[in-house]
Amino acid sequence: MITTINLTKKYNGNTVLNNLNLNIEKGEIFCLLGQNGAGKTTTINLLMGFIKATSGEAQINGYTISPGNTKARKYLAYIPEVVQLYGNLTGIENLDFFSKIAGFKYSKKELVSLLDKVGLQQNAHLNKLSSYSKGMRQKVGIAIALAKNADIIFMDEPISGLDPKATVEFTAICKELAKEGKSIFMATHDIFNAVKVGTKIGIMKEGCLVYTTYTNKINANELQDLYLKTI
Ligand SMILES: Nc1ncnc2c1ncn2[C@@H]1O[C@H](COP(=O)(O)OP(=O)(O)OP(=O)(O)O)[C@@H](O)[C@H]1O
Repeated sequence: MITTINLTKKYNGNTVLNNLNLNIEKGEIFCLLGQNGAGKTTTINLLMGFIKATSGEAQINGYTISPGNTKARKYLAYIPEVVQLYGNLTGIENLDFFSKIAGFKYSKKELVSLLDKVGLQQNAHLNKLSSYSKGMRQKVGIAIALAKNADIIFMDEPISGLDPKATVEFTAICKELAKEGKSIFMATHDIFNAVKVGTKIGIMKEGCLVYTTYTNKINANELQDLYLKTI
């Protein structure tokens, strides 16, 4: 689905992403770990086509990802750490608005069913977004990604600031989406949740992907030890 070949980003001659070679398959949940400044957000920015690579390439479904390549962009969705939507619109109005911008028109029933699917409680659908918690905003963000029919959803620090119940709900939603064939790429600092939610883990250090493993081959304590030795 998504492939990178020697993907590299430099700022003023400073390499912040160094020859990234990565494959993410359909139904995979890839969790990228790494210290502050390791290059995780830069990787997401490149894979979303928000910024231009200095060298190398990233492809989704055979299309090169780059700023301005709308063919590649339609397969991609991005959920930032804090989902910024229109505070004076309701959850359902935001979903309707952003779906239309992406070229999709849904009936009220379909919009409700998308919000149900991501677990947004029905009594919140008609409340203004300004009253939503972080976890509720995130659910609307995921619903928008589904409405756009994106194949891969990128998330930057999706778990930070979520309470334990919201984290469990979020994990379940991600697993359900993966079962349906969506791919998820998340940058996270939460080693224990990465093992729970992810199918594959990567550890990044100073712009290099130094380690990848499948979560069925490692437990949380082993990953923590490995992480601390690696970074
Ligand atoms: N626009 C920019 N200009 C110059 N340097 C940048 C720019 N964007 C990022 N960097 C540098 O690239 C490096 C990687 O940053 P990045 O934000 O990708 O790290 P990160 O792993 O996401 O960190 P965090 O966990 O803190 O979010 C850092 O040294 C950062 O200062």
